[in-house]
Amino acid sequence: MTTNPLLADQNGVNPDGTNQNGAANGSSKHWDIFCLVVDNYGDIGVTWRLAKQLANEHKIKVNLWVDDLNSFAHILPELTPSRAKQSFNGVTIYKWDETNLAPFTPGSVLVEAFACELPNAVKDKLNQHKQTFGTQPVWINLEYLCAEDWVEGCHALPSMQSNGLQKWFYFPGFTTKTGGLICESNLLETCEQWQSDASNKLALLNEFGITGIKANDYFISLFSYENNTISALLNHYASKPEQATHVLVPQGRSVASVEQYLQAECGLTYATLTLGKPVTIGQITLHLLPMTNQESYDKLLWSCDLNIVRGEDSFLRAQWAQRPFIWHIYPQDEDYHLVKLNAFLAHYCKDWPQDVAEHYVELVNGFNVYNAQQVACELQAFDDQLEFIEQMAKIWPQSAINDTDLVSRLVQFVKSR
Ligand SMILES: Cc1cn([C@H]2C[C@H](O)[C@@H](COP(=O)(O)OP(=O)(O)O[C@H]3O[C@@H](C)[C@H](O)[C@@H](O)[C@H]3O)O2)c(=O)[nH]c1=O
Repeated sequence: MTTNPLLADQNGVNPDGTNQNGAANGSSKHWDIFCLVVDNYGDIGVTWRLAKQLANEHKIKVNLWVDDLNSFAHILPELTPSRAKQSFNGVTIYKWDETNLAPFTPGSVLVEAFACELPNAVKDKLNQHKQTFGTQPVWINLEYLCAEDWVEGCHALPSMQSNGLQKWFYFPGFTTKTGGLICESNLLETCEQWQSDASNKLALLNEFGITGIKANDYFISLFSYENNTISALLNHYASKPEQATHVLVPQGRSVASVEQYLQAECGLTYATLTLGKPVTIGQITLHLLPMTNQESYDKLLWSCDLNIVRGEDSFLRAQWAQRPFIWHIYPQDEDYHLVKLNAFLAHYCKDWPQDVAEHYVELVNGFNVYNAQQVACELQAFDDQLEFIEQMAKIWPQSAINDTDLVSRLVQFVKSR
């Protein structure tokens, strides 16, 4: 990568954290990001967004090392899981396994996503580099997103490793004292433009093979984990007079819960949701969708009136869609996820009238503690307060981002080390 001197700051530091000589002190200027897929798509989803934004907006050469390319291919269908090295969106993607680490050389930054343990071969090269040149890449442990208060106290703390190398904790978050939230620079405007013209939504649905619908029908995307309250949700919209609702279900873990509903409603012992074969029950039509890349998934969120999301990345993208959403948070031991859920809701609803906030909090909690009765009851209140909740969803992103997004903060953080 050639360095554009116009991109260097007053101290001669480039956006990738190196100085204008680039490869000084034996360092190459690139960034490495290591991602271990624990399960599902969130770990790779977040790191893929991070890598793309670093490459596209900050012109940084990024190597993304991923252990499970099969999972990655679900959200990047163009990827060939058997290939050891390939490039998309300006990012070089490496299959991370012990036999394929030879191309690794220390760059200016190394991001270890979600405390994934770096392989010994990589640590050895970091050590050698330190001994030879006296420097090391800025080594970042990127943590999971969390809205709890303690995050501010832990963000940006150094951690000296036993081998003498320094690592930094980087915590994403919703306040200025945290690492911020991943959000591309023109994302909110692009979303608003998309939403201002209903033909965009119809064209997207057409691409999914969904035709013959009215733009002013109600649209729900459903991308959760298995959840028995989905029946209550579907029942609610199926029996809503004068409103046709389309429920768009990407292939995955929600489907089993939708099929349970179908079986109960249709009185069948076996009922499936199949691609290209929508099922209508009362006022709702259920559509199964294939998984797409992240850009199309974002557009799906922008197109819907209500988004049911999960994990970390779809949760954040639903916020950037500026539409109401219900978050099915990733379940954790001892129900710790409920603490995290309510820490977020406290931020999200902080400027809402108390009664509206209470009902919304009850709705989302009901969905997460699998209380179907609570969900059914709170959806009535949700409908009554929908206009207000929609307005708040539009205002929220600016307040969530605070001064700037995660990638811009991270680049600044690296410069200051
Ligand atoms: C439905 C759909 C999703 N996606 C993407 C959006 C997201 O990047 C990704 C889904 O990731 P998430 O929403 O984060 O949920 P998730 O449940 O898939 O992932 C995670 O949740 C974390 C909290 C856990 O700690 C992780 O271990 C991980 O499992 O899939 C597409 O690209 N195309 C699609 O069609």
